[in-house]
Amino acid sequence: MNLPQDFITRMQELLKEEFDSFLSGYQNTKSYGLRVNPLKYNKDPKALPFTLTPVPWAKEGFYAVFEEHPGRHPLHESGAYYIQEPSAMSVASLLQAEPGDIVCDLCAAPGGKSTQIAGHLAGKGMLLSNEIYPARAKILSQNIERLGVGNSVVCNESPDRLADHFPLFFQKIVVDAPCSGEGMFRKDEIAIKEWSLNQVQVCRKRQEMILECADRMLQPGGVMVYSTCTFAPEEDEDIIAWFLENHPDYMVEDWKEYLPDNCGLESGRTAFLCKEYDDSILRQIPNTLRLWPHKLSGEGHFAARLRKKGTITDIPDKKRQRKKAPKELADCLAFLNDSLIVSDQEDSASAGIVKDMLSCTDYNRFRFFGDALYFLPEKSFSLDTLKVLRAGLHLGTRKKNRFEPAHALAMMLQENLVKQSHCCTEAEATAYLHGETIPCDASMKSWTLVTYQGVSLGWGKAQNGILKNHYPKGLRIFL
Ligand SMILES: C[S@@+](CC[C@H](N)C(=O)[O-])C[C@H]1O[C@@H](n2cnc3c(N)ncnc32)[C@H](O)[C@@H]1O
Repeated sequence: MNLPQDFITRMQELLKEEFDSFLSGYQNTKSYGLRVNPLKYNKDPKALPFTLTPVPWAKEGFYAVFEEHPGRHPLHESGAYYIQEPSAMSVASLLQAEPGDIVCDLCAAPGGKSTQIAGHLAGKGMLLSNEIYPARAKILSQNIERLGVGNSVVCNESPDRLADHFPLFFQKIVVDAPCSGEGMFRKDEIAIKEWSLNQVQVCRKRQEMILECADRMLQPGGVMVYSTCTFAPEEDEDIIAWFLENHPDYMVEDWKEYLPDNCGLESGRTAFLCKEYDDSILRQIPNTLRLWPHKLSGEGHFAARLRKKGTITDIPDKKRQRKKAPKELADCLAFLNDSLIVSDQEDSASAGIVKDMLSCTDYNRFRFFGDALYFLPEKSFSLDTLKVLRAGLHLGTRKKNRFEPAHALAMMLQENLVKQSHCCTEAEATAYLHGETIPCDASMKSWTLVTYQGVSLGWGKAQNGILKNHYPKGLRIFL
């Protein structure tokens, strides 16, 4: 690996006697992991057909073996898990989103942190996942769908437009900032090519702008987690010191209150600061978190949990109630009532969403965007004027005289919440993901949830013992 000379010199100056150990880490194989998705997979992770070892700082995280190709398995397509670099799993663990929270993931594509946060929300509250680049926002939206997230809005906005739209709105915000990516060097040749000392400064300026926008959106009393996958102090400890200097209404909460401190996680270093700061700021820098690749198994990360002074307020639920279901919802509501089961025994995220949907008389939460119908999160806010890719749970599409259920709805559902499902063998699951028809019980008719090992893969339409394939063409793959 050809590391940039300026990077080597700088790391040598920063790490001093630790540098040799840091550098020799580049000879090791890159770390690789997956995170089980509690929204879709609630069995013992040991049942997954892979060699897994727990990641100490993420309860759903595991080291995996790249050569076993967990990314090319029907369970991956079902959203049972998400492939994620293990040190990146520390960020959502540090945020500690709880069911009911109103959360924003400001720089969210491709969706690693968002999908982990969605798991913690368990279908309650709201997650706004935003990405500035349209192509990346599309991938983010696909991952939100694959992982069966029903309470997420996906936007393609700049941080300042979002901040204008949502002043003091969110209770928790993640800023997983675009950075110089020094922690990506072992994974990604392009990160090495694009790196320069000047790039570090460019990233720092952009991060300052993004942090200012995040501050405008965070409620008093709220929590913001800032993170990067770089080692550059300008983008890590120093930007936190800069932020505290400009925002005395924030403090850094100690990562040790939230994550285990016996597994190689370390504190940020005051000695790395780029200029002098007040003692009140210096004292807080060791509360920030460092994951070093020579101290644990992970590519490296930095994170800080910032608390804004004040008290959290709840966002009111949507107000205007329409007593009668409007005509244009008739087909959709008939489909939902005929196909889904409300379960009081189940306390899963999907069971909660199904119950919420079928008992909802606030028909403003069912909203058409063109012919596409969405079930909006319950909290009251407007999406008008924003570029929205996903306005909550995509329920389906209005076609001539009929309603066609959406792939996103299937991905959110579990087999015990539908009246009709077909459980695939592995061969059938693979055939289904290719786009092929599969045989089914001759008594079955119409829309059928296709599942594999109890996890939903999509819709099929049953007729005469055959399931017509409704797996979206753009997602079809050859495993
Ligand atoms: C570190 S990545 C995010 C990774 C993501 N949080 C995850 O866990 O999958 C940073 C993201 O910020 C986006 N970005 C780039 N410039 C930006 C800007 N000016 N404002 C906001 N986001 C930006 C990038 O496109 C990228 O998707």
